[in-house]
Amino acid sequence: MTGTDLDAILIDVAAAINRDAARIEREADRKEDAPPGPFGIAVACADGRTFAAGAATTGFPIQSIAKVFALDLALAAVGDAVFERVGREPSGDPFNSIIDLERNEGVPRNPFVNAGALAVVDILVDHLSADEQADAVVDAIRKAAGVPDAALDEEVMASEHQGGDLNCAILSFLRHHGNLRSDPDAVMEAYVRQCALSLDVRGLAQAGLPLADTRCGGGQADAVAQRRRKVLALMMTCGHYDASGDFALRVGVPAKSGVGGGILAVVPGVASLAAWSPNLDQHGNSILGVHALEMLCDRAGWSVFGPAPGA
Ligand SMILES: NC(=O)CC[C@H](N)C(=O)O
Repeated sequence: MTGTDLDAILIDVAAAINRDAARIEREADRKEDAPPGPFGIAVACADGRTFAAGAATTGFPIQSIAKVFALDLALAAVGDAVFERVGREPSGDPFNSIIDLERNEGVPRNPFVNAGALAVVDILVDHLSADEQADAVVDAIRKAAGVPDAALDEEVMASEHQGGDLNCAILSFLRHHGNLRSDPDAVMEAYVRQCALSLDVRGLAQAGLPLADTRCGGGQADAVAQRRRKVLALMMTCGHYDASGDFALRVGVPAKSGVGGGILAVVPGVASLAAWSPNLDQHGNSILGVHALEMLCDRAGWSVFGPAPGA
């Protein structure tokens, strides 16, 4: 696809979203009744080109999207041993549910529900030196995004700490079942920091671009490609919590949402996409973000299940 084509598609998508925002949000299963907020979208292509439209330079906390990068680091550090601590099946429960921990004797369903993400952060904290622990994930994302000074949102950090009772309970549950190795405060601190990292859609799309490179080149490249395929498979099956099936049907590419309103989506071999708009549906996914990615992938013909008619 030419740059002019992609530029035109993004401009069209942003215009359509801004025009129809109120209707799209009204028709969705909204979490809160707030007027539509700003909307931004960006694409970072495997060939180095980048495109953006709408509010593309406004920062937002990436929240649960950081779980993708934490999982990638943990798989790089300890390999498939990650899956002895965390499952790899969709949960069918809300992202902050504690119930499956009880059912599964302290083994979270997958790395993207909070319980699973906290276990993944525990793996990293356990593996890293004291001075690397707090910001390993944050620094990896900053580096991939090409934004070395990307800030941590202080308000988000404070509210995650203050309102973190459920996550504290999850940590206690994990520890009760022998699935927490490190100091819970150190795990919580690293988790809160990765949630609070603030990027704009351009930075987020750039940060996700390495995940789009799943080519095998022999040796080490094959191991990295295989690891990325695992991360992408989990994004596809669990990235939108119990709306992951709906997202897979509508958009057709692996993706991860965050309660900051961002979504990172990856078209393997082609591009990394980021969309952002703050109003969420009942599952904690950005309403306009999902809608925009559906339009973009449809227009560009992007789907991991085969080229759509737009291709
Ligand atoms: N879905 C999300 O983005 C949840 C992240 C949020 N910080 C939490 O721990 O609940």
